[in-house]
Amino acid sequence: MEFIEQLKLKASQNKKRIVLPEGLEERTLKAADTILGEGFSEIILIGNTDKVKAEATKLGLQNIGKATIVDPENHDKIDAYTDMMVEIRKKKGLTKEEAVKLIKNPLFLAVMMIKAGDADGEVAGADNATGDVLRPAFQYVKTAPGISVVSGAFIMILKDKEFGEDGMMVFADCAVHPDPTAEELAQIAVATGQTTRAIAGFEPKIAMLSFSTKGSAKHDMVDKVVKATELAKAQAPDMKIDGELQSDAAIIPAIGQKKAPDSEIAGQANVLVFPTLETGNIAYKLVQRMGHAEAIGPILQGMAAPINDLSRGCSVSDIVNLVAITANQAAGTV
Ligand SMILES: CC(C)(COP(=O)(O)OP(=O)(O)OC[C@H]1O[C@@H](n2cnc3c(N)ncnc32)[C@H](O)[C@@H]1OP(=O)(O)O)[C@@H](O)C(=O)NCCC(=O)NCCS
Ligand SMILES: CC(=O)OP(=O)(O)O
Repeated sequence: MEFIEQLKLKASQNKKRIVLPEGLEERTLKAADTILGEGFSEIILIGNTDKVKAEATKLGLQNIGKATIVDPENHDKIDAYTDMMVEIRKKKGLTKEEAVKLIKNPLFLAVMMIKAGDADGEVAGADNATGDVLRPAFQYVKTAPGISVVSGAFIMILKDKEFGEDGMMVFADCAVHPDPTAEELAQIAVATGQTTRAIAGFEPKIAMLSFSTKGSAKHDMVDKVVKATELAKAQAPDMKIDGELQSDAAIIPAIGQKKAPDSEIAGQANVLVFPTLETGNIAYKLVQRMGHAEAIGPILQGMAAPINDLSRGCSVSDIVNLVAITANQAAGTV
């Protein structure tokens, strides 16, 4: 976890304002307390001020007094934010009345704070399903230039150091886009390579996963991964990408050698790109739970601002770690 300590150090040198919309959620409050104690980021909690303070006292937290608390029911910028919402969504027919209702939802308030420059990044999802975290972000913050598909990567810290980069691997998409086309899968692969370089801090060796290795099975689903591999290689000629590979061929050298002897990725992969969200989400949770790995993320790839999601099964340290990543994204230091 040395890389997280380095990220915290970098974040503390240029502190950013990270908004946590689930300000009454116990793990979120405990994480906020830890972050404020360590001092690597400013924290904005959304929730009724009295309730947030009472909850913090009940939990015996010492540092919540250093957070800014924003009450969604009583906020002096609500008029400005709802005007912005109507402007952004006018083609979709959003009325001021609807915006006034939406802004009371902390997940909408958080993205509008970012849009208005009142917060630098967001972490949410300890209490809300991913779709509910993503929708406000997609609608108001939107994607980064040139990106049509957002995806979610996990940095996996494995117990077994023989895999990946001394036990560190990156998995995607595990969070966002249920059934990508070949073009979208290629975009996800390249984005995951960039996340790997910027945040995990190692050179990606990307395996495009399938149930087939180099033509061992014939199916439309295999063809999609073959095409995505070609497209991703063309889009990022400086990245090592290969497919289609089965997961054993991707990570076990002897099997990689047997099934794909000419591949420079087989048996060496440190980044796994899954063909669908179904496979990616199931795989990361099994590795996390049965393999006792740490799963940091999902780090959203391709948003126009640093907004990251959590699993509802996250721990306090998962939230702290994701805030450290988000704060660095906001500072432009990753
Ligand atoms: C991402 C998700 C929330 C989109 O929600 P949806 O209800 O299908 O919403 P829509 O298709 O109406 O899209 C809403 C907006 O998001 C945009 N959008 C949807 N998916 C997107 C993606 N992957 N990348 C970029 N933009 C996306 C749409 O273009 C649309 O924009 P618009 O309103 O400005 O036109 C949905 O695909 C989802 O629930 N994914 C699975 C999340 C999940 O449960 N993951 C497992 C746990 S981590
Ligand atoms: C990322 C993810 O799977 O989130 P959740 O567990 O909340 O559905």
